[in-house]
Amino acid sequence: MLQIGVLAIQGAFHKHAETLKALQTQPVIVKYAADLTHLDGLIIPGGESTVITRQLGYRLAWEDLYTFAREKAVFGTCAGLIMLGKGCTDPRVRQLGLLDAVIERNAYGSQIESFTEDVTLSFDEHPFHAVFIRAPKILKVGKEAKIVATFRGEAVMVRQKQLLGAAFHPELTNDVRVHDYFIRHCVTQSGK
Ligand SMILES: NC(=O)CC[C@H](N)C(=O)O
Repeated sequence: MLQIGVLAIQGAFHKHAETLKALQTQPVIVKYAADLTHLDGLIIPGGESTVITRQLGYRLAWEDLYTFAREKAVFGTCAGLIMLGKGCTDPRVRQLGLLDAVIERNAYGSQIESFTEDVTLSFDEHPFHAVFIRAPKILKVGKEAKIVATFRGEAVMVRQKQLLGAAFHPELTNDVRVHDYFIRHCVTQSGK
């Protein structure tokens, strides 16, 4: 069975774990660097990228995440997307710089301007009802990355080889298609 970690620094990590379980994979709550050892993939949940940046180094270092994400499948949602990206409008965030995309934090407004809207997926004909919470905007998608979901014509999910980043929260809906898409990348990347 595939083992997929969920970084448990902040955010809705239990919701991701429930979805992973429903899709017949084994979720692993990741708090320490050693928890990454046998994983086939990792989800970096939403939260606040500035807080995640500050928290890294206590139990798990930035370098541990970086080393993992260079080789294995990683899905960053919302703040997780910001962490994976390369270029951010907020210098307080120490990004991993592996996903070729420039990100603006809180670009759709503050908490009360959070919303749900349909987004278009490149890998499925039916729209995905997505939850955006203090969501970031993908300002620029570099040559290395591919847009896999759009909202009003703008990129809201991008993929680059083993890396996937979404500006929304797929774990907060009952629709498992985005997690399923990520799991398929974990299978390809791990060769299982
Ligand atoms: N829901 C979220 O993860 C919001 C992201 C958050 N605004 C950040 O900048 O990190």
